[in-house]
This record gives sequence, C-alpha cells and structure tokens, in this order.
Amino acid sequence: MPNSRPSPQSARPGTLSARLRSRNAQMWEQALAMRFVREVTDDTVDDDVFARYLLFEREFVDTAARLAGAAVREAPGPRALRGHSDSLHALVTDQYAYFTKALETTGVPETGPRAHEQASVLTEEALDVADTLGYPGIVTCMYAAESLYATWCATADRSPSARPQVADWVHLHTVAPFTTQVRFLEAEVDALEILPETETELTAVFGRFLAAEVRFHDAAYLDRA
Ligand SMILES: Cc1ncc(CO)c(N)n1
Repeated sequence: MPNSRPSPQSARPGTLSARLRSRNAQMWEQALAMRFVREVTDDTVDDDVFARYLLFEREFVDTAARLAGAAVREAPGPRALRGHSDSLHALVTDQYAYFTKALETTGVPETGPRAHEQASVLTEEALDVADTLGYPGIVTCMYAAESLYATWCATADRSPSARPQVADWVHLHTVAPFTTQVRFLEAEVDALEILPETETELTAVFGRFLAAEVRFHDAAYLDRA
C-alpha cells in the first residue's frame, strides 16, 4: 500500500452520485426493467393501469413538494435554496396542471385500499428518510427518483405513444425544467460532505428508494377492489 491512508473522497473512485448508482447496479437495472416502464416504453400500457398510476402519481407529487420544502428548510446555501425552490414551484404549477388535464382525459379510476397502501410506500420511505437523515437523505431520495425517470423517459421518448397523456408525461421528463433539476440534484449529492458511515447509509437509502419505486409502479396493476 503506497502512501498513508487516503482521504475518504480520494479513496473512492468518481463522484458520490456515480457510486450510489454503481453500488446499487442490480436494483437500478431491475427498476429500469419493471413492468410499467417496459409497457410505457413500448406503448402497451393499459389505459386503466395508466389512469391508476396517474392517481397515485398525483398523490406522490404532493410528497415530492413536501420533500422539496424540507430541502429548502435544510438547504446548505443559496444555490441549493434556489434549486429546491424552483423544483417546488414546478411541482405545484406545471405538474399539477398536467395531472388536472390528464385525469380529465382518463377519468378518475377506481382503486382499492391494497393498491393505495402499496403505492404509499414511496411517500413513507421518503418522509422517513427526510426525518432521520436530513438533507443528505432528502437529496439522495430525490436523486434516485429523478435520475430513474430521466433515464427511462429518455428511452421511451424516442418512440412516443399515440396517447397524448402518456407521450406528454414521458416528454415532460426529457426537457427543462426537469432535466435541469436532475443535474442540480446530482451536483447537490456530489457536494455532500459526509462521513464514510453516512455514505454507507445513503447507499442503502438509494437502493431502498429504487425498490419502493418498483412497488409504487406495480401498485397500478393490483386489482381495484
Ligand atoms: C413515482 C415517481 N418517481 C419519480 C418521479 C420523477 O420525478 C415521479 N414523477 N414519480
């Protein structure tokens, strides 16, 4: 072993965001291959399934807004304050507008308590991490969620659905302000100054959040009663 013990940063290759993904590579691939993502990408998703997804998604946007609010509260500096405020604003304007319009097209679907309960794991996980790990936990969850969408929507957007409510939603995740937001979050993750044991916790959080994403999307396939 040459030299003395290296600093935590130089001991690990690349950036924290890259390590979060590479150390959860299997879960990352599993999330990208989940049924909902496959079916939206090849435009075979059932209208009913998509409508139920929209309903859960509309509820999740409220969670994302609260999470962004917590990030504003905990923001380490003005750049972070601005970035999270922008994202909170986009959620309660552009995204709310999309949902109102899309749910008018699809109609509000019937969903059962089992599906609701399963979809809510994502909210529970996010708020729990925010309460226990603070800012590093918040940006890790947001980064897991948003980098997942940025990745699968970029692929799905190459062959858009004939159904506008599907195509528009996918497209929204391939352009600004969403893509700007993902880069901002990546920079926030990479700028975290944390102990190695915190990095270990965040790596587990990133994987758990991806697993909760899969549960959330699978909930749209559960029976309605
Ligand atoms: C469930 C879920 N995960 C991630 C995103 C991306 O923001 C989203 N809109 N919904």
